[in-house]
Amino acid sequence: MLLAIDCGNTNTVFSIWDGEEFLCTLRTSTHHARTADAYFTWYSTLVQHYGIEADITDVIIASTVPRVVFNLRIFADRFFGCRPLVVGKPDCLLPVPPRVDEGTVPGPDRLANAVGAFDRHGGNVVVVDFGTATNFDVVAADGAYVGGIIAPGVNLSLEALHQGAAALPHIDVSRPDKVIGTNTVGCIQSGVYWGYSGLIEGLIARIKAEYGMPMKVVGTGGLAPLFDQADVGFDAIEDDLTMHGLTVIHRYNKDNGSV
Ligand SMILES: Nc1ncnc2c1ncn2[C@@H]1O[C@H](COP(=O)(O)OP(=O)(O)OP(=O)(O)O)[C@@H](O)[C@H]1O
Ligand SMILES: CC(C)(CO)[C@@H](O)C(=O)NCCC(=O)O
Ligand SMILES: [K+]
Repeated sequence: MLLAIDCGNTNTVFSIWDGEEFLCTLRTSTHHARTADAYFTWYSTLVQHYGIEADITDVIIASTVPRVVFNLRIFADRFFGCRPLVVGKPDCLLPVPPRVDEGTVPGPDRLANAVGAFDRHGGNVVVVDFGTATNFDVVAADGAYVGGIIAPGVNLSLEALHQGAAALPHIDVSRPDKVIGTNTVGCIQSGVYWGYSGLIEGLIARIKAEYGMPMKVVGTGGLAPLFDQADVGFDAIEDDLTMHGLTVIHRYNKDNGSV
């Protein structure tokens, strides 16, 4: 069985893939100082709690935080006796190499999204991923990741407003019915929700115009369903897209003898 690990700047997600389906998805906050033993304590407690029979033989990691990879490598070696595949490292093959400016290191989460989206939808796709950042990942006709857009994430924007303006409280994003807020919270909610909806809609339109060919738009990440309620232009919402991409990359490396 495969353990797929997606480390974002905010959260780290583990999913167990049995070859046909994900048996579970476990989430913890990302901390570079977490040790291999701490990962295992957390992981084994939850696996036991859910009554999952997991026989992990392989591990794949996509990490946007380079420092966490060190302890995750020890975790894979110590508890599962395997050398993990790390997306973005030279020994982890991708079905199609990215086409970006020389010297650019695309986020491993974006590479996994591109592979996952191509596997499910074919090429000419844009993935909109709501995480710490909101990133738009463009996938060409042949499945190559060819760049996109990085915008500040929704929760980062809310946090920045709270940090930078003494009288503004911290709030959670939600969809206000009205655009014109009549109280402070309503005003912030409108700015972030309707502001972000405009950003997403506008950027999708500009990407499509520049790309010049019809494209599918796939939303992923925790806040995708919330923004779908504003009809921003998603053709599909898939919350497991990054993880799906990791399983496809793992299979590709198995088939091509690199693991
Ligand atoms: N209404 C909401 N308001 C604020 N946050 C929300 C809301 N609904 C979901 N979320 C957040 O979405 C997150 C899940 O999103 P996702 O895993 O895609 O990104 P992330 O873990 O925050 O970012 P990263 O992957 O960059 O670490 C949850 O941690 C949750 O806090
Ligand atoms: C944009 C984020 C932060 C999104 O998780 C991540 O993919 C990242 O750190 N990327 C590196 C830069 C790039 O993708 O071009
Ligand atoms: K993510």
